[in-house]
Amino acid sequence: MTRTGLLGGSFNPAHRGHRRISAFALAALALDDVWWLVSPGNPLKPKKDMAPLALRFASARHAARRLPIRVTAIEQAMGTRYTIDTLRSLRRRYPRRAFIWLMGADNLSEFHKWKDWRKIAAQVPIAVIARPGYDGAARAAPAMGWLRRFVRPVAEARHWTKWRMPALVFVTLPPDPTSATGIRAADPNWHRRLTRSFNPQALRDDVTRQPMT
Ligand SMILES: Nc1ncnc2c1ncn2[C@@H]1O[C@H](COP(=O)(O)OP(=O)(O)OP(=O)(O)O)[C@@H](O)[C@H]1O
Ligand SMILES: O=C(O)c1ccc[n+]([C@@H]2O[C@H](COP(=O)([O-])O)[C@@H](O)[C@H]2O)c1
Repeated sequence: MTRTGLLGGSFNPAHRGHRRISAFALAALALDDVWWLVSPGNPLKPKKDMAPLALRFASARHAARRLPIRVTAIEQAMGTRYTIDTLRSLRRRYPRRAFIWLMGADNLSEFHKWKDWRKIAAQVPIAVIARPGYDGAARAAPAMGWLRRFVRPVAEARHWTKWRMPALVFVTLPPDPTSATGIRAADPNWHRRLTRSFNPQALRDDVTRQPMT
């Protein structure tokens, strides 16, 4: 089985934090690769200030360079918006891959608002990655009332493919305070900097040609 970490996100824009947590997860969870699922639209986030998918996708390709990260808009290709639907489709399409869902600690605080969040946890293991300012809130998150009993020791993180679901592991790494919110506040026109690396064909190719395995 190929071991794949899934990092879903708005990537509005992608940044050093995404790159760092992915590099760390690759090692800590003994992954073969990480897929960045560039969301066509997070169901819980306002559309205001959300750059077009093509620009977010381009920023992700740039941020992921030279790492075993596949940047994909597969949710656009599959027509899924909710993570539970994305996971069901991915597991059907890629039966020879084992998936683990990666999320920053801030996402865990909101996890109880995601559609069928308990079913998500029953489908794939979840690795929660430390994020400055959010770790306390994450451990006290409403979803933890149910998830707490399924927490695995970080020392066993590399064996996640053998876990019975639900399973959750907290991984800590040297904290990185970078956020897309901070980048947008500092430079609302961040996408102008992409102009040279922007290749709209890359998104079209990704959406029409997904790998078979
Ligand atoms: N610096 C970071 N440390 C840990 N996790 C992070 C970091 N930046 C992003 N993540 C995680 O990466 C995933 C995708 O994040 P996203 O694209 O929303 O970036 P963001 O910086 O959180 O954006 P925004 O500030 O607009 O909410 C989420 O699970 C998020 O928690
Ligand atoms: O499925 C849901 O209900 C749901 C609700 C909120 C967020 N998500 C997913 O969480 C991931 C992180 O989103 P974001 O915008 O915080 O980067 C992204 O893959 C979203 O599609 C999913």
